[in-house]
Amino acid sequence: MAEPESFGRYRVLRRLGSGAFATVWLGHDDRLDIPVAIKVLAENWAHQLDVHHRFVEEARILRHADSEWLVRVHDIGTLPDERPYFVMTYADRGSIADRVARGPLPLDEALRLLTEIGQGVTVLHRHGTIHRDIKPSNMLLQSSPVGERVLVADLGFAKSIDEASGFTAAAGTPGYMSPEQSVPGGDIDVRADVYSLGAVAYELLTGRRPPPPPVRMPPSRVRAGLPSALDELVMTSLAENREDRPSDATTFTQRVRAIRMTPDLRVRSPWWVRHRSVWGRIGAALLVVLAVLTGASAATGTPGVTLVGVNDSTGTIHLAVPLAWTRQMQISGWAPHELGLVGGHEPGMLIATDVTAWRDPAAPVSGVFAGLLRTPADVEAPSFEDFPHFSGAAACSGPPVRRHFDDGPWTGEVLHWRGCPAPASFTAARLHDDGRGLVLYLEIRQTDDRPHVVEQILSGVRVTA
Ligand SMILES: Nc1ncnc2c1ncn2[C@@H]1O[C@H](COP(=O)(O)OP(=O)(O)OP(=O)(O)O)[C@@H](O)[C@H]1O
Repeated sequence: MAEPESFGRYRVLRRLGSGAFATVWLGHDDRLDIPVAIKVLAENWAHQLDVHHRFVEEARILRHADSEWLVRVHDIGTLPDERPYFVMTYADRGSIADRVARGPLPLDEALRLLTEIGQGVTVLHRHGTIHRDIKPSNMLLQSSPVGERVLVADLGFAKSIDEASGFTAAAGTPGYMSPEQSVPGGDIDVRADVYSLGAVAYELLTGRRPPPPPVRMPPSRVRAGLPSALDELVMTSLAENREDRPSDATTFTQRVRAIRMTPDLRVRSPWWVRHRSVWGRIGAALLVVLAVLTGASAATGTPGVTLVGVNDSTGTIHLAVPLAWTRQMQISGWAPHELGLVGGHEPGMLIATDVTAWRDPAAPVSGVFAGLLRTPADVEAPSFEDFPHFSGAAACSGPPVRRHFDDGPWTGEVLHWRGCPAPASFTAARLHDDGRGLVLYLEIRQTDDRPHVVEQILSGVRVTA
């Protein structure tokens, strides 16, 4: 469809996307001065009465439910060619599908999003509606004064609970839809949505859709360290027999909330994830500055790899890292005491293609972490085994190659794993400079195994202390 100038009084800015039945446009309401999203029924479906009816029904349900957790409908109209359109809240931050495409989410973020999705679906269930197409691409995100909020959208398959208990045509999206939804004529109830909530939870936590039912592999088998209560909630929601699932979205959401409130949950989030928003901002700003400052130091010691110099925020640690890895940086330090080691807040940095996925052994991330420890003369420096490392190596096959490292003031040991599923290799190094009482702990992950890159990073380490 060519870009129209307006729909009714709404000025069209650009196309946001098209689904099976409709196209959604970004528009502007000049009278109220707000951006809006306008959903227009596709031309090829305009004369199908049932599709036409369902389209208008979607707008009505959203308007009647009128909730802060759902996309809100402000207006409805008809084009000169008789096609209906409706005007709704513009979700300016894309969808949860965009978010999860970058890999599994930090645990706390996944639980927050699940709580909000659950609230939206709860509103629908209380309103007597089954969504029937809950999936990450239908869960939109909108900026809010405190960050962002989830808006449940796309009720194109929604059905009233009363009607759904009779004959129901098969509808939904494979991978997210309950087994009973794929049987034409099967009766469904709100527990079909609970199955889809479980499928969305599985994907947010692991970065992958669950396998087709019956699902036997709990999320913790893909992502180690998840609370057992969360595993149980996801697996019961994905139960083949709906009698075994949480009874509705309210129960599902309450259980997510309870898990989120578990006292030790925060401890599980790595330090760089907890501080990532601030660090992301600092990192992004410093990356630009550093890229300019160290542009002259860009080098290509390994064929095809451009290295750039990056400093932590205190200017203590200097690393030479492949330019391609500097997509995200957290450079404002680390907290060794949180890992049971001596030291308060110390210089440290994480430079990676995706910092949030750094602790996920299956994520295809390349990057380097460096954390400094300054040990007083009377305190014994932690040994290699004291570091809670090797989590990145959890999925690598076989034992690591262990070797001695000696370069300039630094001596130490390096462990190198190959045969890792997503990152091809994982390296952990403990270097020490006894003259200055310094220990530097490093982790290097590569999606392709290039030993020269590891060598260059290790020999390029500089610490000004
Ligand atoms: N309120 C909104 N604000 C911003 N973007 C929206 C909004 N509603 C829909 N979109 C975007 O418009 C596109 C089309 O949405 P639509 O609901 O028609 O189809 P879909 O969900 O992509 O596919 P299908 O309906 O076939 O499953 C999607 O990319 C969606 O993210």
